[in-house]
Amino acid sequence: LLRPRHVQRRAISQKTDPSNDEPDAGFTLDPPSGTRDFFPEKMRMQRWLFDRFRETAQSYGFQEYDAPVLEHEDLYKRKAGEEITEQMYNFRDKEGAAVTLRPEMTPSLARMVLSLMRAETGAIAAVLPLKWYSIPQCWRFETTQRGRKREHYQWNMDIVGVSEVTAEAELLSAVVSFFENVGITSKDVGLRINSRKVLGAVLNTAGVTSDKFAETCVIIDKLDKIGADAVKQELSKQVGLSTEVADTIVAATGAKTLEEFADIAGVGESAEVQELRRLFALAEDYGFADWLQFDASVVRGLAYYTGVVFEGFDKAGVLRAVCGGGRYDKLLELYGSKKEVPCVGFGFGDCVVMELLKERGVLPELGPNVDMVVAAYNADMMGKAMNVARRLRQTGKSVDVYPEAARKVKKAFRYADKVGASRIAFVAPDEWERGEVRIKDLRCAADTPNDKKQCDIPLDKLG
Ligand SMILES: Nc1ccc(Br)nc1
Repeated sequence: LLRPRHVQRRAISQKTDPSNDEPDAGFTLDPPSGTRDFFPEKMRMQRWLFDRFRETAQSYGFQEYDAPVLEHEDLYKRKAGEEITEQMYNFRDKEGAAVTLRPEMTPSLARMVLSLMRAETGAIAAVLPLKWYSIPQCWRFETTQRGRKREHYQWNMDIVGVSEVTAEAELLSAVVSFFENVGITSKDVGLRINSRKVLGAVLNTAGVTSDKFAETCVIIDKLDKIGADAVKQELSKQVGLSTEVADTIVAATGAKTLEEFADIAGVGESAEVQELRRLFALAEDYGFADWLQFDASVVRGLAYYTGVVFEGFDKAGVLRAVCGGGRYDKLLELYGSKKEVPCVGFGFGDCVVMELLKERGVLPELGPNVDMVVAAYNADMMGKAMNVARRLRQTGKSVDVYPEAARKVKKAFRYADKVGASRIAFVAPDEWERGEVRIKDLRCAADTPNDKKQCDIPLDKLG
């Protein structure tokens, strides 16, 4: 009875129907709730996606880093009511340490950069500005009834040590380059841009003290999910804002242009507004401005953003945000830095972008492939066939040794087709006597004459 119902059913069927050869492992064969197995076909697609992430990051001069999937729970102790910190996969380890599966990568990055600063004074100056990327698996303990996933892989790109919006321009350009590399255009995806600094001016004007800023942004970020009235409720109840102030804030997020937003904020051509204008001007010169649009409602849900924030969205309006990011200039001070270290970054989940690419029909066909299958004509030739495989691998070829004596050549051909081989090498007594191996091309056109489809190659010419 301790076993899940579907395992119980299987156990019963096993007993009542001996012909049923389904495995009865006595436990579920599915991975833990909210997690995924990547069988080879899905792994090839995941590898293809990660290769596109890496290709883009490296084309921008970013260096890859990594950190433990297990992190100190304290790293995420933020009191701003973020979903991400309320859904941590946290626990006490066997030494009683408060740890968690990381819900995001940015705090680990901040911790690593700070460790460089601690290493020796001045060392960090030699490292900054740094441009790092990673594709970490991140976790959340989502309540199962929502049936949502508890893990995803999130491409992170961060620039540390650049206070100018040139950093934002670089990161936005990298997002655009990724999409262009996989066949997505600005007709499919747009990037909504805003600045929490401009929003901060609205909040200051409205009398919101800076200690309430992060919490206010986290609540405003829920607009799409819970609606204006619920947001105003939370602003009043949790942040203590008056109805008028809450109305002003929600109204400001509805501004259609930067000018309108600035007017509501009463900030006019302030430094914050000029900084955002400069970002749009850089994007124009850079050549990707057609991907961008100002959107006063974008604040993103992470407490630590302090400036420009952005998110990639599906213009068909079907999918939730594809990626998101922003500037977070105060995070390292929060972790103990003695001075401000400007940072900007984005996160890009593997699931939503896969749905987008599938929906837009731009995913590649990725079958298994190997350069050659080597087949032994009979059991006596198996050792020779393995030696041929070794010689071919030493020339850099990928080689799959057909595991049975290939008396039934058809079976060997079927196997070669299944594993996506380009050529098949038959190791048979007659050719072996002559010091040769018969190679057949499996990729040539059907009407290719036989003498072009195959040839006998001397052993010392293999490769
Ligand atoms: N932060 C986070 C972690 C895991 C998933 Br799935 N989604 C969001």
